[in-house]
Amino acid sequence: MTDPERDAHDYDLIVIGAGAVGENVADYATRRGARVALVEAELVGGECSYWACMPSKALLRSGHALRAAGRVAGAREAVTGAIDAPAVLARRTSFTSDWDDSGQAEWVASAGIDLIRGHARLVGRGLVLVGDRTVSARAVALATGSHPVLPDIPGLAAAAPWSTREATSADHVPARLAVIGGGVSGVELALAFSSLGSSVTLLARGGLLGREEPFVGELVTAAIVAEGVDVREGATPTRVARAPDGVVTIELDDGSRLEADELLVATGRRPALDDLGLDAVGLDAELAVDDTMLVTGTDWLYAVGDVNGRALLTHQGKYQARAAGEAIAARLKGSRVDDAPWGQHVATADHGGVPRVVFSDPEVAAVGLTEAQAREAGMEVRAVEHELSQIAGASLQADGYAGRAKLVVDERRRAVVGATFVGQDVAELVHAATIAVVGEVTIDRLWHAVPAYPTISEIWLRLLEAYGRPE
Ligand SMILES: Cc1cc2nc3c(=O)[nH]c(=O)nc-3n(C[C@H](O)[C@H](O)[C@H](O)COP(=O)(O)OP(=O)(O)OC[C@H]3O[C@@H](n4cnc5c(N)ncnc54)[C@H](O)[C@@H]3O)c2cc1C
Ligand SMILES: NC(=O)c1ccc[n+]([C@@H]2O[C@H](COP(=O)([O-])OP(=O)(O)OC[C@H]3O[C@@H](n4cnc5c(N)ncnc54)[C@H](O)[C@@H]3O)[C@@H](O)[C@H]2O)c1
Repeated sequence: MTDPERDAHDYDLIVIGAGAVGENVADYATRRGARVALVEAELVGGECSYWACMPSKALLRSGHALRAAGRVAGAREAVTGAIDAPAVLARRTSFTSDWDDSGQAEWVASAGIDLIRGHARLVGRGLVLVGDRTVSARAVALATGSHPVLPDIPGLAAAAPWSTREATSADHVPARLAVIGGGVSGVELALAFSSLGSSVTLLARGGLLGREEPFVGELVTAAIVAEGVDVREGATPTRVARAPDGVVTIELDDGSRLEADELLVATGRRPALDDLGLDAVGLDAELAVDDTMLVTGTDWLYAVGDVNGRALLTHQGKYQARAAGEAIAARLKGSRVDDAPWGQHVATADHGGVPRVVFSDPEVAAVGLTEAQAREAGMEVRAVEHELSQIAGASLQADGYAGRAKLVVDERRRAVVGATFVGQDVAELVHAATIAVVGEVTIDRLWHAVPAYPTISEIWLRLLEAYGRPE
């Protein structure tokens, strides 16, 4: 870095928030020669490591393994006991390192990044206040994540409901758990606690997983209902109260009441922009970013990961972080920024190539646009679907395998713009689909991508056959 401004600042870059995203912004900028400080108010590693992805997947995995064994004759007979909930909770705790971030802090130091612990606030251009210390840098990246949204339901806040944090870090399995919210967190945690022995009621104001293809919600609902989750679609809570004995009562708009020992609220998240001092730098709480994650109206402030609201997923935030970290370093050096679509310094895939997996049973794995989204985007769309039960690899995987897949094709380009798979063990199918979408692979070329027999990937061939060969 040869810029004469450099010596006037403590750092080249200050990253606020050391979640998975902030860590990656800091790492990628450091590797390109920037002097970087990373500020963290809670645990280095953020939500994903301690209260989201890792613990929730650990809570789900044992139930998945047990059910998978139960679906294969010969193995089924060997699985005779019930799930060991304390062992599952202990395994979950091992994945969170018992909420101790010393391992991640060591990694930060080993990467050559300065860790500053405390709550950070902007107090001017490139000026960050942490405790009573003001640190300066030529660029600042916000990677502060998101907060859960608490709906405005009378009595809800006073009833001390669980957020996803309390659910993923729970030290016991409540006998009765009510869940508000039929999105990804609600579905995953309802199934996790049902598998661990809770009697679970899931209150969804619409259908489950409503942002995905319509068959996703239908198949997942049928499966979790069969597992014992009481799914109440169209149910809107109107009042909540917790009695002195701890029992929570939820009144619903149809006049019915529900009692539970804990209530989990999983009704979405909003960017964590509070108490960040945005007003001190002339910004309000509605940030927009370009594809290098530069905040609109500034030439020094970036917003990366959940905080920019583009895609609330760890992998997509880390993808943004790789682009932004290098873009920041390039700008500081005065080097060329490759910000054309699909360039080194942009997160183009955010716009139509986001992969997502819901770790329910059946799993949901999807990438790109749903058919409805592709039509809304003005594409000339053709979509094909096929049952996964008819795939040899799937029927070998589990007796009575059930699932479905769909491809969405932009007919003008004959390119795949979306794919969705629902079924046991389909999560690993999504990366092939991501490559097809991001690579804009045509349907004609896909005929030459031969799936191995007998794998679940043979669904690709059946989808192509459903689409048809050129005349
Ligand atoms: C229950 C649940 C399960 C999930 N499962 C998955 C999954 O399986 N796969 C997936 O891809 N995504 C999953 N997600 C989403 C994923 O957790 C987020 O997308 C990811 O954590 C975002 O990373 P981030 O670094 O942007 O934010 P965070 O992980 O929230 O990190 C932000 C960090 O900034 C710190 N911070 C905030 N403000 C300040 C400040 N002013 N000063 C200093 N530090 C500050 C916070 O303490 C925090 O450590 C899940 C989310 C939930 C709720
Ligand atoms: N496997 C994964 O990758 C994974 C798992 C969990 C969470 N996440 C991420 O975390 C984000 C947040 O998850 P989430 O499930 O909280 O949000 P979400 O946006 O996925 O779902 C929220 C749900 O709550 C419902 N809702 C909103 N307000 C409500 C109200 N007042 N009453 C009743 N229902 C209401 C919505 O209709 C929606 O179904 C997701 O967008 C996702 O990106 C990812």
